[in-house]
Amino acid sequence: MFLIAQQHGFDDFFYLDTWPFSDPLLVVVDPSYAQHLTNLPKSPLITHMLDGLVGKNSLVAMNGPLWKTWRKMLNPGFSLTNLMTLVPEIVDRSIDFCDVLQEHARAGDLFRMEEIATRLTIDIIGKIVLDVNLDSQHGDNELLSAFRSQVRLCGDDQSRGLFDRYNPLTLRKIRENTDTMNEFIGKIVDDRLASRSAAAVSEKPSPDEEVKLKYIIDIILDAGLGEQQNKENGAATPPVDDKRPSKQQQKLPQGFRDTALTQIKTFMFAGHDTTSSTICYAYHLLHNNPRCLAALRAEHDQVLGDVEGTADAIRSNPQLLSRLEYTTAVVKETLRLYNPAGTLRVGTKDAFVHSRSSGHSFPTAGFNVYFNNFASHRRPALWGATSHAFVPERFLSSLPSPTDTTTTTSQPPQQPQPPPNKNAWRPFEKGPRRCIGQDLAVLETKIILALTVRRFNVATTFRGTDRLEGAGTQWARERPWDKRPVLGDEAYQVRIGIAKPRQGMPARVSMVERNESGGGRESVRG
Ligand code: HEM
Repeated sequence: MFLIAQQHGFDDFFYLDTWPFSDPLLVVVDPSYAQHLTNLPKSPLITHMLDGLVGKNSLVAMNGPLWKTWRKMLNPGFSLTNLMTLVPEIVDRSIDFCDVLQEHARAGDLFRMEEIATRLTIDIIGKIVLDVNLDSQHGDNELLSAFRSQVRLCGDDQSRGLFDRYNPLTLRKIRENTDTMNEFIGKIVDDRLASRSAAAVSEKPSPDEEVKLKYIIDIILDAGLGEQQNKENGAATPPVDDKRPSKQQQKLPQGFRDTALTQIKTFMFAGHDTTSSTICYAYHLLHNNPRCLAALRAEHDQVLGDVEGTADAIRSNPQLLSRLEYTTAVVKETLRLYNPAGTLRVGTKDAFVHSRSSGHSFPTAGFNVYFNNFASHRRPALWGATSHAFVPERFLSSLPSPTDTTTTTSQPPQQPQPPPNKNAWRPFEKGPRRCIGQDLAVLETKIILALTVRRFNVATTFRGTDRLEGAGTQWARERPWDKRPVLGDEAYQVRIGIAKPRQGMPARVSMVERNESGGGRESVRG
């Protein structure tokens, strides 16, 4: 769609009808139009796509008062204030990731970065949502296997034909995966409830319980128990405030429990591959832009101190992360160029797009509305001559001068054009439906970069990828006739549910060793 927009010069919006393959689309390229249409309801197509994956009533697909109630209930769990208390947990999972990288450095092998980054992000989201260590980085578990099989069966258009999609065996496997996920997560929820019942002996929360309230599972349980209490007291609407239940009330209403499991699965799905894709592209773009990698390392040296002490420094003072301005800019620029997720709205009779160029109004009714952020994020009119280049500096509060070279490389810094306005950067979308996990995604990517870029040289490469075939890992395959680079990049995005790095971003890694003299860095085997 980016190429259609580019080739035809559609830089505000256009209609696209691909009948009989999909419903007609209104494709929005200009962010100011997107901003205007963001309040439209979510498209029923999203419900259709998510039903198989996570079940009915996912937060991503809901509309109206039900969505509002759940969103209001869950917002505090994903607030930056709450997430900062979880930083040590994210650091612990990221240290496991460093161990995995170190093993690859020792072996000197070619591997798919997306595979190990996905296992890391599953472990992180598992901890934050369920307060469990899934330990996916050290091996498979039931949830992980069901989970990944479900993504492939419900979201991988590239390797499945129409027959495969409606094959009774496929449908049976989807049902089995759903049962496995529901049992696995349901047991964690029930056990948590039981342990809370056992602890509910005094009206005052124990210090331990106070700590537990930061996990999403506890926020959901509090709301569910509150709803149960309200039912018993005859109240009509579910409360979203924290209510401390008495011992006898420790049971979730069945309807609430079902929706809660759907939301938990939604977070597990939405919260892992989007972020793992971002991590892969950050490494890829840094590898291709040594000047930016050097600037990133320099910031980490300055703010976080010794490489060896980084984990402890972050654990004991998570606020250090807010001083990593260049790191934040790297994450934002990565998401500008390779944003992994999109969204769909559905048009309504009373919503029109008013074209600034023609002065005419165009209908939205009868169309799904797609915000093509990949195209808008790369428009020279918005991002300048460097719109296709990786230039994190555009997101710094003050742009460096052309002569400001913070690095030792000969690559000159490109003079960036700053974001044209606050609505132009929208990988998480904007407005009330914006991604609830936005702060978590940025925070965890920053932590992972902080713990890895000074220890490892990551070189993404497509040389020798054939040897990875049959390695038993799951990855985004390109169509056999689509092996050429897209926009000059071999690591283009392929959709499996969301847009993922082609071939799972093959990479090699080596250890970085700091020169005794002068703080330069050289590469060695682990
Ligand atoms: C780089 C990482 C991520 C990207 C690029 C991303 C992107 C998006 C986008 C584009 C939407 C649709 C917004 C709209 O329709 O207006 C969305 C919604 C959502 N995302 Fe994310 N996301 C990311 C990470 C996460 C994480 C870590 C979670 C963890 C919980 C998450 C959970 C959700 C949920 C639940 C929604 C639906 C929110 C609602 O409709 O109220 N996402 N995300």
